Amino acid sequence: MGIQALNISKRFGSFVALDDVSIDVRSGQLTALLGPSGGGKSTLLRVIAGLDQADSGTVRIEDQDATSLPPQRRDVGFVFQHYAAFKHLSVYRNVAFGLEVRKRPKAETRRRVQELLELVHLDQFADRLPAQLSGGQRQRMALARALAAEPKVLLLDEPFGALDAKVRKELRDWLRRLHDEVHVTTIFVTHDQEEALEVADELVVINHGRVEQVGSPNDLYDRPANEFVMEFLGPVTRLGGQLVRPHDLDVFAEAQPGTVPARVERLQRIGFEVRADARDGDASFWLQLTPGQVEALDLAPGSPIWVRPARGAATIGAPAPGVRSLDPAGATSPS
Ligand SMILES: Nc1ncnc2c1ncn2[C@@H]1O[C@H](COP(=O)(O)OP(=O)(O)OP(=O)(O)O)[C@@H](O)[C@H]1O
Repeated sequence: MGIQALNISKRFGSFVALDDVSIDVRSGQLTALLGPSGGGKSTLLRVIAGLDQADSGTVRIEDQDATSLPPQRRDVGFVFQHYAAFKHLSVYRNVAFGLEVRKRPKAETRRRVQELLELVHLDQFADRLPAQLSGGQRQRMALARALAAEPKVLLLDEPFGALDAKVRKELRDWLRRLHDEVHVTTIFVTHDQEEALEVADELVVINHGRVEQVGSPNDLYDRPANEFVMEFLGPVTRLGGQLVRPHDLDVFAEAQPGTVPARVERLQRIGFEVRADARDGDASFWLQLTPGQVEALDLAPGSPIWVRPARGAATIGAPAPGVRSLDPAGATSPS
């Protein structure tokens, strides 16, 4: 059940857009395809939708082999970043369109469109034209339209990509709630890690046409498989050879076991956090601290500090030689 794309490869000329990609999306889940621009997310979504043909591999949608089915027979609803509405039709008629084409009974169509407009909170705008809606309202109309034909799966390609940050945030909360109500198996393409972490049940990180890692938002954040995933999901810094998150560092005013000696170079207050730039010999790194920590440690530019990854912190790479076994007596002073 759900969606399986198995061993999908796709080239455009000599360029490999997808290189033996396999994903398995469980029924009823909201899965985000996350990755940098050009990584292959949209191509994979289009192959699943049937809008592009893969060079090799198979696509199964809810237990049916869809590999050679045309898009209209795959039972998928699709929403793009720039949604092409029928400009001359009302919101109501835009949503009803798919049902009218399928010649559903009038009363059923009316009931279903009404239900959908309520679901996407556009019932009071049924008579407006698309041009009389805001960008966020238009994307909600697009979702209602995609849901109208009761697709087995919803494929969303950066549906909120063209909207401003505040509206995006509202719509992603709304999408999460909508998904909790309707439970349609959904794949959502985004290059925004915060959006993916907030909305999805599962993330598939795609880069250079390959799957880097699959897992829940917490799995990927806490146990990234490699440097790419770790960097893509949130800020990182490098301490003594290890990649670590800048808020996952313990800081001391004296040497402690396993610490790297360093010196504060700059402190910058940004809202509720303090960004501290520090230098450990030739290497620079930064820490995300609270104003309380800065005060308790009495930090100022030039202060010596001793730093180590906090217990349970996600790290990649080995600590610099000697750092792990360092005891306070053997600690060197920061240079
Ligand atoms: N029709 C095409 N012809 C040639 N190259 C293409 C075509 N479609 C996509 N590509 C290339 O394939 C790669 C993957 O594109 P794709 O749109 O899947 O990436 P993406 O991860 O969705 O990126 P974005 O977030 O920018 O949409 C890109 O380098 C792109 O230039």
